[in-house]
Amino acid sequence: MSVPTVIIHRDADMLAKAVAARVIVRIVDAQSAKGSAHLVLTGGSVGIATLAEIAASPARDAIDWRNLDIWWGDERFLPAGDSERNETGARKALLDHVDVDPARVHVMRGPDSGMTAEESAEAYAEELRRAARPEDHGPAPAFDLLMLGMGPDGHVASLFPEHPALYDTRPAMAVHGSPKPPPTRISLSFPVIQGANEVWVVAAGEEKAGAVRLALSDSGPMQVPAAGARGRRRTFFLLDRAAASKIPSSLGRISSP
Ligand SMILES: O=C1O[C@H](COP(=O)(O)O)[C@@H](O)[C@H](O)[C@H]1O
Repeated sequence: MSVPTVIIHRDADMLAKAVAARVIVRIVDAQSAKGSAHLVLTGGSVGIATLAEIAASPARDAIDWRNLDIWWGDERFLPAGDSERNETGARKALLDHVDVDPARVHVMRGPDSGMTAEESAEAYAEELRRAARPEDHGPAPAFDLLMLGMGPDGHVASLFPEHPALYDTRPAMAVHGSPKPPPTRISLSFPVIQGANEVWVVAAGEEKAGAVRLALSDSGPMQVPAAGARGRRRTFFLLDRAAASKIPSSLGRISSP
């Protein structure tokens, strides 16, 4: 697993713009090398703001959207179109504005599919297994980029502190009793997150500062799930100044004046 690199931008707005630029370059690079790429989206405030900035960037057309597989790190188990679904936010902010191949947009299905949360999670796990190639060395693609938001409690995807889902080794699982509404969710598991080539944790706001500090210290991922958010080849913590305000200055590189 890689050691995190911390990059700090002046505020949430600049953070979303800078991460959007970075995402475009990362996907273009991956597609240039292999022809296609796998991108995992996150919900949450900065996650969705980043997608809106990608949509607003003229450079978005450098991405070959038809040759991009889009996945989610987690989803709230709600019907399609519900405004609280991460998918709904992503479609509104970005996916409705670019030429994605619908067959390559891999949504975690909600109760309107007729499935229980367990069945939906297993269907997602199966979709991940089918997409994995031998060179991925695991039950899911080694994603080119997996983005994660982070809660003030240090949760990433729908992996919450001290929750049994943290120990789950299936590619995706149902999460019940989430402390943040809604209570039922679907999440990728730690082994799949840590199998991604690049993991980027994106967080803004003072309320995240304590969790950011712990995620970059020796905390265990069971207490602070973001401490387990590490990619195989590269890990970024992309923060605004408020979210970075409790980490030692030696850890962070300021990139926006
Ligand atoms: O519930 C969730 O929360 C986190 C963080 O959201 P934020 O609004 O505090 O940035 C998000 O990353 C996750 O995908 C989502 O389901």
